[in-house]
Amino acid sequence: MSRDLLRFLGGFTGRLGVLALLIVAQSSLSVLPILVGQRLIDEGVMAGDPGRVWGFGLAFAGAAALHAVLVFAERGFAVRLGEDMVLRLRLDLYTHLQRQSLGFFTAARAGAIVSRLHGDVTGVQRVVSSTIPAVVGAVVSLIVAGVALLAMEPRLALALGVVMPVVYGATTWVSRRLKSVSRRYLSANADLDSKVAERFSVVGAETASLYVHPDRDRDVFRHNVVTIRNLVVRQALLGAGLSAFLTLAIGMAGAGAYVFSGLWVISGTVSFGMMVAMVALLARLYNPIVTLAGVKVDLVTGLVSFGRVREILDFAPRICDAPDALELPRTGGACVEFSKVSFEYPASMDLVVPSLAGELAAMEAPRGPVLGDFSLTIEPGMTVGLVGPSGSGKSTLARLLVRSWDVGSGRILIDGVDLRKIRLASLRNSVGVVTQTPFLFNGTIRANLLMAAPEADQEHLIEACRAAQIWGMIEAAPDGLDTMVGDGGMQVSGGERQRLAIARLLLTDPRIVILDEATSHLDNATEQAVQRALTPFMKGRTCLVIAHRLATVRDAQLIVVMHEGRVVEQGSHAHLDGMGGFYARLSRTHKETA
Ligand SMILES: Nc1ncnc2c1ncn2[C@@H]1O[C@H](COP(=O)(O)OP(=O)(O)OP(=O)(O)O)[C@@H](O)[C@H]1O
Repeated sequence: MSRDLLRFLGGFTGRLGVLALLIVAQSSLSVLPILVGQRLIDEGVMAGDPGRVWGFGLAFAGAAALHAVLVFAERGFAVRLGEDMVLRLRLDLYTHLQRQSLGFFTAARAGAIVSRLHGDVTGVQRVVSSTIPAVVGAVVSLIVAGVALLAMEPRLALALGVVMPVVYGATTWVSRRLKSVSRRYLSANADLDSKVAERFSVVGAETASLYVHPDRDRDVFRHNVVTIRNLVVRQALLGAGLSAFLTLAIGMAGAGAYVFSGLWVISGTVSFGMMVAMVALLARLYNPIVTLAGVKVDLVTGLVSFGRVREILDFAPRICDAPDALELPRTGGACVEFSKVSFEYPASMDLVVPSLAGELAAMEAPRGPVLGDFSLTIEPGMTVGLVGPSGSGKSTLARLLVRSWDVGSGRILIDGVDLRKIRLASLRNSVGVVTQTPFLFNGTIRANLLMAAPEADQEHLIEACRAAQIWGMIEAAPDGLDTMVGDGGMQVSGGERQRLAIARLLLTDPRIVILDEATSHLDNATEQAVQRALTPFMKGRTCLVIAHRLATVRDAQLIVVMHEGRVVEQGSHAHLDGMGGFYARLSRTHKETA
């Protein structure tokens, strides 16, 4: 068993001990009726004593009843313990995933994560609640039945001596082959989960219906499920082959036992009751041996699952709190400084465990630098507009400011403190962001807003929605604030999603505000109304406004023009417009198309 699994089980030592005791008691008792039966035949039936037949008969029934009670206690205890372990693993995994940086999720396939949290964790549960009890039970039954058998007739040791090594060799051979099949099966399953999750998300379904031919789409799915079918069949055939072989080996040993014990009865060296007991005990060996063989197969699958869960738990988050990290003050505008910042997105394989990224990620070539020597200082309470062509690195800069990624070189400072020295929770409480493609969780508008401000009352929610120019739509909806937004917020329009994201921002109290194309989906009149509502909110806060529409940033105290990850121009609107450079050309194009 792997060292990691043993360490994990170590956390449940006490309860595992109780389980072991229950299993030992239950398995030991399973041979008691046989021994009582032997005495019933020899001392009751053969001696012609009905009283003893009744006596041993009652003892037999009592032993069977006690055995039944212990079977129930052991099963119930094992299932409860297994489920508690699943609970622990799921919580650990979830907590660990919460701490992973954005990069982890950009590189991991979402379905593959779900499959770890669900399928693999359940695999571990199976090991604990059924496989381990089965192993311990089988071993104890083997020992008890074996010892009882040998105590009755040592010559039968020969039969066991022949069967055991054969059983061991066969199970080892099969489990070695099974390990690789199990690993391939689990990864094919994760692959299927991620493809289905992506394909049947709202956006995936829409895109596929527009661009992907249904037959080609189905062929890809078919290829996946055929792979899974073949692996499952392979797994089952290996298990079935092993069972058949064991049945044969044990059947041969049974035949030998019948013949030899029969001959010993004829020669008078063994009583008839002993013969019946020996044959029954030998039959008792059959189940544990078959269980042990099958269990090895389950154990291998469970260990592979546990390894896949551990793999994520062992993957340290790329971005985390420094031991001496500081809290930022909660109020006042903040001074933000980008100092010679360079950045390149790391390859997927450096962001996540390879099995979560998928095979194609291994072939990914480096994409090259996105920001180079970027420097900018934003004084407390100042609003800076950031413009530039698509792909010039504007959103990347915003993500670096909330430490979704860490800079490659250079520093980003808030009030003179390097971001890497600030507690992540404190940093993210201090920065309010409306992203380019805002996301809403499936649920009600109210639930989405309360996520940002759990304490907000109805009045606050309405006030924020009014300011974000979304209250009209909410008020007109039959369910008002309890209107469902659908998966990813896809049951509301793009512009409504943006305004709900702005309302969510307005419910918080950040020192720094980032608006990344936050009003790009709105018509001019609505955008202006939202801008008017945002102006008092932005007052006194340090703001970074990213926009393609120059009107959105026109009033900013400073406008920075980016091109290929560098600052190419900066100044006020009037200054830049008069310079006749990049910004002026952009401004002219806007005027022409307006
Ligand atoms: N997670 C990522 N992994 C790898 N490359 C990325 C990632 N995100 C963005 N990029 C690349 O980084 C570059 C800058 O992207 P960014 O989103 O910062 O540009 P932008 O100026 O905000 O563009 P737009 O105006 O289109 O929103 C682009 O070339 C983009 O392809």
